[in-house]
Amino acid sequence: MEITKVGVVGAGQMGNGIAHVFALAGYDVLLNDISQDALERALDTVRRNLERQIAREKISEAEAQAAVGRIRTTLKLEDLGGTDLVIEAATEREDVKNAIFERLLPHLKPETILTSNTSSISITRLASRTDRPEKFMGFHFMNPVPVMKLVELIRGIATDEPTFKTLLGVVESLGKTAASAEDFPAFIVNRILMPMINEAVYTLYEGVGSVKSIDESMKLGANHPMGPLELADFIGLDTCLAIMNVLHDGLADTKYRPCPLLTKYVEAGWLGRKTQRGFYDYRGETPVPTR
Ligand SMILES: CC(=O)CC(=O)SCCNC(=O)CCNC(=O)[C@H](O)C(C)(C)COP(=O)(O)OP(=O)(O)OC[C@H]1O[C@@H](n2cnc3c(N)ncnc32)[C@H](O)[C@@H]1OP(=O)(O)O
Ligand SMILES: NC(=O)C1=CN([C@@H]2O[C@H](COP(=O)(O)OP(=O)(O)OC[C@H]3O[C@@H](n4cnc5c(N)ncnc54)[C@H](OP(=O)(O)O)[C@@H]3O)[C@@H](O)[C@H]2O)C=CC1
Repeated sequence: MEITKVGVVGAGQMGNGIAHVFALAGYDVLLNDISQDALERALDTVRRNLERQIAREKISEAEAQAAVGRIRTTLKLEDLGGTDLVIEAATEREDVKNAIFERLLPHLKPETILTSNTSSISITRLASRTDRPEKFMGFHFMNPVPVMKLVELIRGIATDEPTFKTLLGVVESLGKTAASAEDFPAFIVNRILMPMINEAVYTLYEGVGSVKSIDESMKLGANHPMGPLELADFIGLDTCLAIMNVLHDGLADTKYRPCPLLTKYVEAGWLGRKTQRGFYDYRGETPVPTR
């Protein structure tokens, strides 16, 4: 099936990045959110990141302008009715995602492929609540989307081969690399990455190291581009906690127990960069560790 029009639900950090890469690859993008503010912030971010790519001579001014011209925004979910592919990238909560699908489905063409950018939630379970489990897939981009090469493709139990092949082609058209993962909690990347981040929070909680020493140790000692606590702030502590809970509940193993300190930060509303405070405080000129 030919994909030309793409709908993106949720205009947070992932939604804006997904809109960015699809528009740059020539797709028409319709970006939806429940908040007009989020839509405006998303467009600003896309413009800023395109500028960055122009400055680094990755793209031309004309390509950037054309990409911005291909992104439209809407507060109305029903406007996504004419799209060929929908990527849901709203908050990592199963009830939120199910409610979006329920409201969206009556407006979609029967052949439209429906996907979720979920970091962890069962694709089979999400698909089972829709009218098209065979045309439903996990379509997992990495953050920051314009930079990261990988897209995880997760088939639910009912996903058909044409849907999988179509998405493989789409990933290729974006200049990215697909990795196929089976549908188990948190798939591949987060099954491995998130317990490491959670362990870094335990290391902080137990006083083994400070925020600064933990991050520096992993940057300089293991060559990670970001320390695990800096990365947790970048991903969003609410998202990290949601993923740990899916691992803990889905695999029923205490090794996935979310660190109580991670829970405390989320309860405080200190969600990382997106709220300007997490393991670092971002309100000043340079980030300052909060522990
Ligand atoms: C939670 C999930 O479900 C799954 C996930 O996504 S897990 C998170 C996965 N992501 C990671 O692990 C990211 C780890 N961090 C990194 O790789 C790096 O720190 C980083 C790429 C984010 C930034 O790298 P950096 O060297 O500190 O910054 P900087 O030099 O400014 O940027 C590096 C490049 O990325 C580009 N870039 C950075 N952020 C960008 C953005 N948001 N949009 C476009 N380009 C961007 C820069 O222009 C630069 O490009 P070139 O190399 O082509 O010149
Ligand atoms: N952060 C990351 O590094 C990665 C995240 N993901 C996944 O991508 C998804 C989005 O994450 P991320 O972008 O970080 O989250 P953000 O919190 O940055 O953005 C989520 C956006 O969805 C909006 N939203 C909430 N409910 C609805 C709704 N009913 N309809 C439309 N929009 C809605 C939120 O609006 P409001 O703010 O008003 O609530 C917000 O703008 C999650 O499933 C996450 O697990 C995948 C890969 C990496």
